[in-house]
Amino acid sequence: MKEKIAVIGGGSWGTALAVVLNNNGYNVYLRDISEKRVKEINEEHVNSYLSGIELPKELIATTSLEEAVKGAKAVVVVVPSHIVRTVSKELKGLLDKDTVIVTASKGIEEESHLRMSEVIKEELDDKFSDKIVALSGPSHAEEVILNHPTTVVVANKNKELAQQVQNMFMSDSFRVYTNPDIIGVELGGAVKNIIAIAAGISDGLDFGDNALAALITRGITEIKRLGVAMGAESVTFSGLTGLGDLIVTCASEHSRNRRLGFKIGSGKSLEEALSEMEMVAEGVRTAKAVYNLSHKLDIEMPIVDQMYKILFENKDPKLVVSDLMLRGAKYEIESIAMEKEW
Ligand SMILES: NC(=O)C1=CN([C@@H]2O[C@H](COP(=O)(O)OP(=O)(O)OC[C@H]3O[C@@H](n4cnc5c(N)ncnc54)[C@H](O)[C@@H]3O)[C@@H](O)[C@H]2O)C=CC1
Ligand SMILES: O=C(CO)COP(=O)(O)O
Repeated sequence: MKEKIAVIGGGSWGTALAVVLNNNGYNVYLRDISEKRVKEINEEHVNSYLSGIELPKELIATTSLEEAVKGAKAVVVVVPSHIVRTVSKELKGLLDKDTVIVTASKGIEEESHLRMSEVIKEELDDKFSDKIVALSGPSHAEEVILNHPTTVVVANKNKELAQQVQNMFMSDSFRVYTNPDIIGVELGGAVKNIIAIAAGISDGLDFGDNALAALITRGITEIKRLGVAMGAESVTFSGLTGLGDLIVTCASEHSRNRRLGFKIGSGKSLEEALSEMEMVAEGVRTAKAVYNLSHKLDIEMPIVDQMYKILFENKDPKLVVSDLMLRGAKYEIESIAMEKEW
């Protein structure tokens, strides 16, 4: 008999992950709060967020959380990050004691500044504390659903648990690596969304490729600085969930965050840009969380600072450029200068 897996959140990413799991031979239940989405998946076998691509007929969508998770070997949480706490509260008491929880949402909670695995851990019973695995990496749903080659990382301190989840998702078009550094993996996936909005703004202003390369490279420097201060391994940020995900989100036509930035760079206000978005652009809320967190920890994040000012203080994006370019002169890589007493 097929083992059951529940995916909570039937947006573009939840649906793509559900299809990966279905193709790997699991009995997949996809839970979404929207009756319209559940109906289109069950009756028309499509998700309108994924341009009408035909979904496997065996995929079962439901609005009932209980029906989705009952008896499931694993529960994959993939709702927008600001909803992860609500879903986790609802999951409490519904899970079998051996259930593994996978978080595939990318964000930092606005008030608490917690990562998604930490939010879930706070809400579930203690017996699940060590059973939460993060899944992240450069992986737009629009390409995963077409079986285009994609690589991701699953992270947990417990190697066997990470390998269990690796085996669950691994296929000939979806390659899964493991990493014990869950802090780095989750932070890379969350913070890159802010830099992707900046990349979209830059493109909206028609600044070209030099500016994009600068944003990606200086962006990863900021992400790494914050990550290391929070206990992550520096080298994780050179991997798939750091630089890899930053590149794809800053450059891809599929990126929701880049798209939102492009609208702002083309002269729209945040409210106008958001009203035109169907799907979630996580970088907006994450910008607020990371701006406050970096100031609390005294971590220098100039691009994040300027993004906060554009998004929440109505600063004109054109003025941001000179503020970034004319900051005090710096070393490129401070650690080299220090090491060489330069
Ligand atoms: N779209 C993508 O290619 C990728 C997205 N992600 C991350 O995955 C998360 C979800 O993103 P998307 O799927 O793009 O979002 P989306 O905006 O496409 O869909 C979100 C879905 O969540 C549903 N929902 C809202 N509240 C719910 C609840 N309480 N229970 C169940 N479902 C609920 C909505 O009805 C909607 O269908 C985000 O954190 C995003 O950063 C990560 C990698 C790739
Ligand atoms: O995280 C993602 C790709 O890895 C998705 O990014 P967007 O939400 O910007 O589309």
